[in-house]
Formats: sequence, structure tokens, C-alpha cells
Amino acid sequence: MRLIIREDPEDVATYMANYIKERINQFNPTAERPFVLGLPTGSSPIHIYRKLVDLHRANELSFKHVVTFNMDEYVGLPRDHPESYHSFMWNHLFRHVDIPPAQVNILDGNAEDLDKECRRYEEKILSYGGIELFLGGIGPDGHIAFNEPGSSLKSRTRPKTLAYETILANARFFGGDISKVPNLALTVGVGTVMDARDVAIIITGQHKSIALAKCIEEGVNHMWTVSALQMHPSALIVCDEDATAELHVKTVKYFKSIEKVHEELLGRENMDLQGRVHGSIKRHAGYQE
Ligand SMILES: N[C@@H]1[C@@H](O)[C@H](O)[C@@H](COP(=O)(O)O)O[C@@H]1O
Repeated sequence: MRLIIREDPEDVATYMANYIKERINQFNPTAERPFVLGLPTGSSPIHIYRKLVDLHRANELSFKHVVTFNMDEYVGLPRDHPESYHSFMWNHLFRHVDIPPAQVNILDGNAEDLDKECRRYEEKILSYGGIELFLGGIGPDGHIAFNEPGSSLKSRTRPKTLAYETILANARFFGGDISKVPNLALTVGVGTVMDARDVAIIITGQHKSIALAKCIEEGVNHMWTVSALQMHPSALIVCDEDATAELHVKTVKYFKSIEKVHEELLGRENMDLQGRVHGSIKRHAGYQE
């Protein structure tokens, strides 16, 4: 696993947006061979989406041959509700880029048969040959997508009841009224995320520092589902300084020194070209996480 530490959420978003851009452009997607990208919602990815839109406007990134699968959606919230994840994604990303609507996949939280909808989603991911890059965030309880504590680390897409902590955390999007937050969601499973060729997770803020420490320094544990990343062959976490509050100083120093070594290996000074650097190290130095 790689841990990249940046000063603040803005720098984290810059890193991640460049990483995504480089991954897509290196893949050189076509209609026959699209780039399959898993996407999250939440406040953390908003900065990333803004930067992806900027990159698109600067003609540095196209979504024409990108197929997306979102991580989750609330159950029972109308699709056009301002807090549905459908609305979120269209408002923050899709309507501002050149992605054909037919290439956008978001779980239908209003499907008549929720289990069937989840099976359909898994099958559709498989029909594209799986997800190339899954971008994600975490909740303060270490959940990835809506895989709350205690979720099976082999779970697949399914309906999931939300933990009280998550409902509390998300109440800010519903005028602070917890009674308005849906208590059920459809979510990809931990296993669905782990099947992606690459997983990149963004973790910012001191309120997520315990989750980051559990994920990096302790064992794989279903109570902190993001810790399943330890079993992934190509996992990347990008966090800000605040999120490192609960890490040992030696852990922080270790990951910072590893990044420096990578930089020196490539003889590059500008580590804001992270995506390219990451890809190059993999190609030229036989690098494995
Ligand atoms: N289901 C989503 C998660 O996928 C997301 O990672 C989390 C964190 O959101 P934020 O970035 O707002 O802290 O929010 C929700 O619970």
C-alpha cells in the first residue's frame, strides 16, 4: 500500500485529480476498450471533481470513453432529490464533462427489487471486464462506500442499513435533521472494490485520523472496512496532514521517505505529476505496493 501525505485537502485533490487524469490518458481508452472508473460521493471528492472538470475544460482530459460506476445510493430518496447521489454526481461532475449519459452507472435506490438491482449492477461491472480504478473516500468509522463496521470483507453489492454514526455524519446534508437521512442504502461491497485493478482512497480531516491509523497500522478488520486495502495488490491512500494525527511519527516519516525515494528514482522534482510518476515507477522499476 502507498500512503501519500499532502498539506491540506486542496493539495490532496490536486494530487488525486492528476493521478486520475494520468491513469485515464495512459490507458488511452477507446469505444471498444473504455476506461472503467469507480466513483464516490461525499464532501471530500468535491474538490477532485472540480479539478477534473478544470482539466476537461483545459482539453487535458476526456470522459468520452470512460464508463463510471458509482459506489452507492440511498434507498427511497427520489432520484432528483438534491441529496441523492444521482443529483450529486450530475451536479458536481457529469454535466460538466463529455461523458455520454449511457456510460454513467448509479445504483437505483428506488428499484422495486433491490436485490435484483444489486445483482444487475455486479453483472454490468463484470460485462466491462471489471473496474480499472476505484476512487473512494471513507466515513469517520472507516467505512468504504457504505460498508459499515462489521460488513463482510468479501461482500458484494447489496442493500445495507446505515450505522448511526454515518447517519449523524450525513445529517449535515439534510439540514442537520437526522430523521431526514435515509437509513438504508445500496452499496457496492468491500469485495467489489477490492476486485478493481487499482484502488485510490482519499482521507482528509482529523475526524478520520483514527480510521486512517486503523487502516495503516493495525490488522485487517471488518470493524474498519477500509483496512481491507491491506490485501489489495495496488492500493493508494492520499491523505492530508490532519488525517495523520493518530499515526505514529515513524509511520509518517516512513511513507514520506518512500515517496522521496520514488522521486529520486525518477530524477523528478515536481511530484505534482504523481499519476505519471506512479505509472513510471511501476513500468520502469518493477515497483509493487
Ligand atoms: N457513502 C459515502 C462514502 O462513500 C463517503 O466516503 C463518505 C465520506 O464522506 P465525506 O467525504 O463527506 O466525509 O460519505 C458517505 O458515507
